[in-house]
Amino acid sequence: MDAIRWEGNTLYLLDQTKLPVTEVWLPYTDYRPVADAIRTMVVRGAPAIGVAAAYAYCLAALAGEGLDEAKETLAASRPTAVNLFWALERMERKAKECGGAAEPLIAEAKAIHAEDVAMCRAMGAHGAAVVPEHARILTHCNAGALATGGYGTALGVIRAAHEAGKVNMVYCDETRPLLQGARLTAYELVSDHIPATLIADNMAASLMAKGKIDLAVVGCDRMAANGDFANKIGTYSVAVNAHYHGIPFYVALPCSTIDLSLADGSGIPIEERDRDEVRTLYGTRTAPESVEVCNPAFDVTPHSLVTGIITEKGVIYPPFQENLQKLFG
Ligand SMILES: CSC[C@H]1O[C@H](OP(=O)(O)O)[C@H](O)[C@@H]1O
Repeated sequence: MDAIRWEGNTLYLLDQTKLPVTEVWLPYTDYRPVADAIRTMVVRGAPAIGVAAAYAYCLAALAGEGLDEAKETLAASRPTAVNLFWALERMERKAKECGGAAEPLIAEAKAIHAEDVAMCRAMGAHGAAVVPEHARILTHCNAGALATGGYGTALGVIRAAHEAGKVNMVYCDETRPLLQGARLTAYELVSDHIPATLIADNMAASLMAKGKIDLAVVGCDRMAANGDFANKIGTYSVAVNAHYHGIPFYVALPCSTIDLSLADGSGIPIEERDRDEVRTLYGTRTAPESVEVCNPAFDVTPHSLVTGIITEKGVIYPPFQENLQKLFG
């Protein structure tokens, strides 16, 4: 399963706002609508928006347009996932090296894409080792093939554990307000014949209290140097409830999601999204039009609630500040 393709100097994005009902691939030959696609979550997920932005940068080069302006436009699409900025800075370095020539830039974007899939598979292998036999796993939002270049981070761990015969059940939070869990994670798990049970977000704690959950694993949009991390809103609740119930809580991410420039999670920019994402559900109004709304797309989980950090280089345990730094030599 994938969400991003590059064919014939055209970027194709699977429109994730239409899943799971219809699979619609949208073509892009201009970088500007790709920025809109990131903003409107046609493509979403930290690594996936980095890969999409890298290809969009190539579209600007192919059109002979200003690469600085392209980078600025793409970087302004969403503020939290550091992979977006990491990918654009890597493309800018390549552009300086090759004088902005399209072909080397396309090769670089393809390398970013392929490396992301490889990192997800490595993460999956490392993560599967911490999953117990007959595991009943809770996950939140979508950190799967649709959120990455392919295979997934948290879902990559689940895929690898399933391949090792270790998965009894995956409980996926529907993940309000945009239902990435219901629409995307359940779609991925059902497509891969991995046992899945969809739950409303507010059911997770009672499942833990009943002893139904053995481990939780989630994705990440940005991690600070001390291991505090931002992920989809509701992740903090999962972490607090897992901690209370003594359930191992893991976060899976590529090293490109770690932002060592931030000492702790207080510096992570949290995207505030449109209020109607909470007041409506697929175009149907579910709350008074005039009611005030708070709609942060992410929350920050303190490293003190994290059991381990699953990366493509291995599983990192506390002390996170010291052990994360070692990942970067
Ligand atoms: C593999 S990172 C996926 C990460 O991104 C999601 O956010 P969004 O759907 O708003 O892009 C969510 O936080 C996932 O954990």
